[in-house]
Amino acid sequence: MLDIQNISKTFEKGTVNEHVAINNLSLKLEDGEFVTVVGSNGAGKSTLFNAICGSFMVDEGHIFLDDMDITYKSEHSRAKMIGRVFQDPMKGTAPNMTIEENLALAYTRASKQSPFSRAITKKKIQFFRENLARYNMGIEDRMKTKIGLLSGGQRQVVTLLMCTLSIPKLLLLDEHTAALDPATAEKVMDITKTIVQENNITTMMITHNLKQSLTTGTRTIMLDSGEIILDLSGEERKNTTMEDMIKMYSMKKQKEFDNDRILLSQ
Ligand SMILES: Nc1ncnc2c1ncn2[C@@H]1O[C@H](COP(=O)(O)OP(=O)(O)OP(=O)(O)O)[C@@H](O)[C@H]1O
Repeated sequence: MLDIQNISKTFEKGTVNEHVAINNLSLKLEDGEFVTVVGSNGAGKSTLFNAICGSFMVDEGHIFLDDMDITYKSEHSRAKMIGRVFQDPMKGTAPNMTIEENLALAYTRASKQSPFSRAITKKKIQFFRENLARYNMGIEDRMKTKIGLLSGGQRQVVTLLMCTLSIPKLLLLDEHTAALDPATAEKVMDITKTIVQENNITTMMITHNLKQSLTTGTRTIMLDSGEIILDLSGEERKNTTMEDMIKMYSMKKQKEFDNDRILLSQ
């Protein structure tokens, strides 16, 4: 499904600030896998997502999605196949447009409907409303509210729906619950799991919560200096604790795991 072959990315090449953010990284995901991504500060997690989405072209290597070589495809054309939810609830939506306008726009774009069918029909509104009502966030009765007026949690749920009403080939969750209060974060996480499982969506999720990285999804990878240094799944993953992961890191890298945010989120 996703096949990343030996990609590398160096920022500010040839300057004193030259930095290798992704270093000859390869990763293969099967259909329906849900991979959590952890790593120390600056490990390259967001850069990996940016490379997959086409925010920049990689310097070397290739990226395939369902056997299609997307390495040189624009970010815009990849967005039709890849959904992404960011940490910042302000990202990914048009704050001055209403909930139904945002949903209609995303749905039309992803489901490859003709621009002439952008019209927000009663049928579409009913479809959006039914989907929102399932998640008990009190959004379904506010379809004509500007999305910028919603709470962070409500916005993340709308963004999740915008990315998944038309099922993407790949869903990237970039710490999408990190800016929410703990109770809301848990609720949004539960909704995320429901959407992913019901639709069998191949998913990657960056998290700073080591426990969550082991208990959510089917596989955990740890990045460091732009390389995958741990890749856990099946029984091995089941038998691994947070402490084991930190120990494995220290043994491999001969240094302490450097991430304040992770230590705070036991
Ligand atoms: N556009 C850019 N220009 C220059 N350097 C960049 C750019 N994007 C990322 N980097 C650098 O690449 C490295 C990896 O950054 P990245 O944001 O991917 O880390 P991360 O693992 O997501 O970290 P964090 O958990 O702290 O968000 C960092 O050293 C960062 O400063």
